[in-house]
Amino acid sequence: MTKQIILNAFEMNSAMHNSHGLWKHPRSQRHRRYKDLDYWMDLAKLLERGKFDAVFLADVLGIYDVYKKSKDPSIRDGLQVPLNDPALVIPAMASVTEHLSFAMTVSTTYEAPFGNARRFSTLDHLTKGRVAWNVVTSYLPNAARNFGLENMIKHDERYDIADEYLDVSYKLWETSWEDDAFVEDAENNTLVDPDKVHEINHEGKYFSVEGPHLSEPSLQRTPVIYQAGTSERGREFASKHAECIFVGGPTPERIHYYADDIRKRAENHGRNPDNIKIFSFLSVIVGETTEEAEQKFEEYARHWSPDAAKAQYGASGYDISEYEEMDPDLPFEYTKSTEGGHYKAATLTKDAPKKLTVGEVLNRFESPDRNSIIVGNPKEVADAIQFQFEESGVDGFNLNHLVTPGDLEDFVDLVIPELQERGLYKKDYQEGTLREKLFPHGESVLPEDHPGSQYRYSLT
Ligand SMILES: Cc1cc2nc3c(=O)[nH]c(=O)nc-3n(C[C@H](O)[C@H](O)[C@H](O)COP(=O)(O)O)c2cc1C
Repeated sequence: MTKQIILNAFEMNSAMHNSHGLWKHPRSQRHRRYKDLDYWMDLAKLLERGKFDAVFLADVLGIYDVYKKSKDPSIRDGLQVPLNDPALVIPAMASVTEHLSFAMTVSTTYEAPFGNARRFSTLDHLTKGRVAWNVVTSYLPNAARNFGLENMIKHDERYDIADEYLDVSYKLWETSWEDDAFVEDAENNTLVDPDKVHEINHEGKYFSVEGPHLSEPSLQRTPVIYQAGTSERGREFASKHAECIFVGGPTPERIHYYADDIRKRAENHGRNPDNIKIFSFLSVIVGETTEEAEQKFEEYARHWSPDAAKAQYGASGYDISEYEEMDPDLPFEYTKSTEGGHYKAATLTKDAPKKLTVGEVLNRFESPDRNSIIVGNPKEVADAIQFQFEESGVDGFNLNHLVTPGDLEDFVDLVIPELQERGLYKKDYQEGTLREKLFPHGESVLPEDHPGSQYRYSLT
């Protein structure tokens, strides 16, 4: 059978995610409705109608304030603020769907592993195994200050913490409770057999957790692990722990390079690369006709906010306003290193298809990047998606949307049937948990070659 595209809808429990300034568009509903359960339930039903695999809920724990060294541009434009807790909308979405899964972002730098493990177990129970964890180490300096730190923990050390965090989590999910601990034995007055519930007694460099885990095992035990590290250290972490990995890059070749690198690293960790799915970013503006789609793009461009785009670029740790007074013909380069995320920083330098000048870089923020958005009628969009899918060697995409929910409705109604007709996209869901849907030959729990499975029942 032809390999089929896996699709996540890229979302955030926020007034605005990646669509800078587009809350002003007359069709935008999210900035008013994201606070309503109805909005999330309608969205979930729409995505399930489009046979989406998952809704991916991004999250941050602070405000972007690197650009102009101020929070004002982000707040003014609603750049990922106001922002609510992603976990709390999942049960509502799960209640109106049967197959759609939920990938939720949680930071290993700021949230304690014991509470996090319980939250994921709870969600995995309530959704019947439809939950994934997007593990992030967080790139915002304001987040550090929100959690009592004067400065951000260094980039690579954040991943060292994350490594230990995952070990603690595996112990809670995989070791702490045996499968048959919940005995419900009225004769012997025993609901849960104490011999089958274990403390984990983790004592490490960063965490100390006695246990046992408070939740009984859920269908997946460990939620499906997502990750999006781009740096050397990030890819090393991803290839060890993650089952779904996002790679960014401006060209299919660059994405292919990262995908191959991650699969190779996974093999070095003793993992079968087939047990990893790789995703890249997808942004689409579709119309019934090419002209309609082009008109939409023009309309979107009119509402665009360059300031919000520049503020979001602060995730790299670089303040793009420092370049605004420079000679635009100078080559664009960074003069210092930062503790921010490497993904955004790399897009303008080592991942860019050609060396850029300061002027070219500044110009990129002025309008939606036409090179990274597919604009066209359903057939043209499907052609472009097929090209990216085949050339970049990825397994699927994280679909961004600029005007919500309109862009998603158009995608479901116009593009999905075209992809289905080409055999590139499923017509029906697989049964089972998210892990079983993603890896139909495997089980609901972590596969044997995953480092987390070594913790199963083997107290050390
Ligand atoms: C598709 C995608 C989604 C991401 N979602 C989040 C998120 O929700 N929250 C967050 O703090 N970081 C998010 N990131 C950033 C990554 O976790 C990571 O920090 C970034 O890619 C830089 O990689 P590095 O940490 O290896 O430098 C995302 C990245 C990508 C590519």
